[in-house]
Amino acid sequence: MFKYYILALFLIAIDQVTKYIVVTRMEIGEQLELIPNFLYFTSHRNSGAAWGILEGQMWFFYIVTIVVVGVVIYFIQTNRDQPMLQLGFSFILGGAIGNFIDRILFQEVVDFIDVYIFDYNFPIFNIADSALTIGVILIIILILFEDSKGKGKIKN
Ligand SMILES: CCC[C@@H]1OC(=O)[C@@H](C)C[C@H](C)CCCCC(=O)CCC[C@@H](CC)/C=C/C=C(\COC)CC[C@@H](O)[C@@H](O)C[C@H](O)CNC1=O
Repeated sequence: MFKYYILALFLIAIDQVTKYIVVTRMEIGEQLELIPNFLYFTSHRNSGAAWGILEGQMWFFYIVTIVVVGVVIYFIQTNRDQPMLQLGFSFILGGAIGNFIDRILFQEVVDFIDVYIFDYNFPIFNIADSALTIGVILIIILILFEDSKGKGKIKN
């Protein structure tokens, strides 16, 4: 059971260490080419959510994040027989707290993973966003899979 919280802590640690390196080693706007035309590290700050929406609305982000953390902990506790589902929720937990720490400390989020998919420059994101997105996608797949099996064992 606690391994899901330890996983979330591990994700938070990786997220915060990578952000610390970006903040201390790179100027804002500085870019490191990792894979030409595909993957760069670009030091960026975002005071909003995905795509910079709701810029500066910190109280909204605090409230939503606290609600997300509460709901995720509840689901981790009530789905003990669904380890994959708990895994998805621990990814969301780690990601949400990772960005929450930035918002509390700096009122903005440190982003650095800059991906160009074909010629579309995807918004610059970070490890916390990746964990959140992986967690969301995993849970969606599990829910679809459960529904197709018709059992609907997910408790809520
Ligand atoms: C990933 C959730 C965003 C994350 O939400 C959080 O913190 C949560 C815990 C709290 C928010 C206040 C509430 C969620 C708003 C939902 C949302 O926004 C729709 C999301 C769709 C998503 C599919 C799930 C697409 C993907 C996007 C991106 C991530 O691609 C990997 C681009 C990220 C860049 O714009 C980067 O600048 C963002 C910056 O780092 C701050 N991050 C956040 O606000």
